[in-house]
Amino acid sequence: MNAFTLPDVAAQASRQALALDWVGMCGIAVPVLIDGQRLNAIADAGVSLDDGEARGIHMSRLYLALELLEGAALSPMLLRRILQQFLDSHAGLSDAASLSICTDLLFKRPALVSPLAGWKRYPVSIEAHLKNDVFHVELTIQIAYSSTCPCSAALARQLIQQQFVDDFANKALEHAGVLAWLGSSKGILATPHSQRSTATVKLRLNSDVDELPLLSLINEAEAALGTAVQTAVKRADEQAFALANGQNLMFCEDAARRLSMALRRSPDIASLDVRVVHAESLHAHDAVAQSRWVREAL
Ligand SMILES: Nc1nc2c(ncn2[C@@H]2O[C@H](COP(=O)(O)OP(=O)(O)OP(=O)(O)O)[C@@H](O)[C@H]2O)c(=O)[nH]1
Repeated sequence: MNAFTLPDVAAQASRQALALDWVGMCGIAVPVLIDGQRLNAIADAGVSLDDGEARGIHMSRLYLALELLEGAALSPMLLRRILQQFLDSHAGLSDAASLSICTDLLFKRPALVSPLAGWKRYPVSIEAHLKNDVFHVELTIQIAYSSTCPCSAALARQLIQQQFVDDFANKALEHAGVLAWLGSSKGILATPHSQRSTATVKLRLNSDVDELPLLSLINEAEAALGTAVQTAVKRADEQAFALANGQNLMFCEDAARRLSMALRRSPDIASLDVRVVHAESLHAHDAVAQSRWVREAL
């Protein structure tokens, strides 16, 4: 080395020979193209350092490989190309590569009744791994929905029945009187508790999947849950939402079962982890249920 060459510390021998499972960079700002939208994303990129004698990996080579994200829609094939470039640029040093991309998808959602629509945000992470020519992609998707407690609904109904008995004991029932009572606060003197809830779905895609099925999985999940949170809401929409919730009472166990069973039907999925969190308004703590499933080999 003379005064004009730059020191290359990464190329030096390590003082302590030890292979490392993962070395890379976290929190890299990248643009991604998903479903025709250019989105801000945060990437974590890394490789294993299998040569324990080598001081370090070449971080700039991983960073530059991420330029491939600019030119094409995010797909399993694009992720594989990037990971292959990670490994090719670290020949002799690394056997395994991974890339994780976190972003927020935005999809426009119609109101339940009115002709309005609004944007809904879905946090997702897309994780790809490549080792010994074995490649796989995992998706993690978060979906917000509303859940109303079936136990609380039954208890509220009982109180309403009791109030009816008290108010109409020894009285002849006549239609107008009952109708007026139903429209008064006594007709709904107790309400069940409901809560904004979150489903986190983590799944591994089958190796033959060409496109990231993010929107279709979100649609399937929301259909299974039944009461996805809304965007633009007028009173008519709110009334329809109240009806939907009343017809869709669920414990966290119900939500986890429904979601898991619905997503298992997707031919794109090799394995599935479902976790639902009901941020209870009854308690200061959450009600949580999880389900894990792996497709059996044919
Ligand atoms: N390996 C490693 N590099 C780091 C770390 N922190 C910062 N860097 C810097 O990342 C920069 C890019 O590293 P390299 O990819 O090896 O850069 P380079 O030697 O100019 O590029 P190549 O010629 O392709 O090897 C260097 O300036 C390193 O100092 C670290 O903890 N580990």
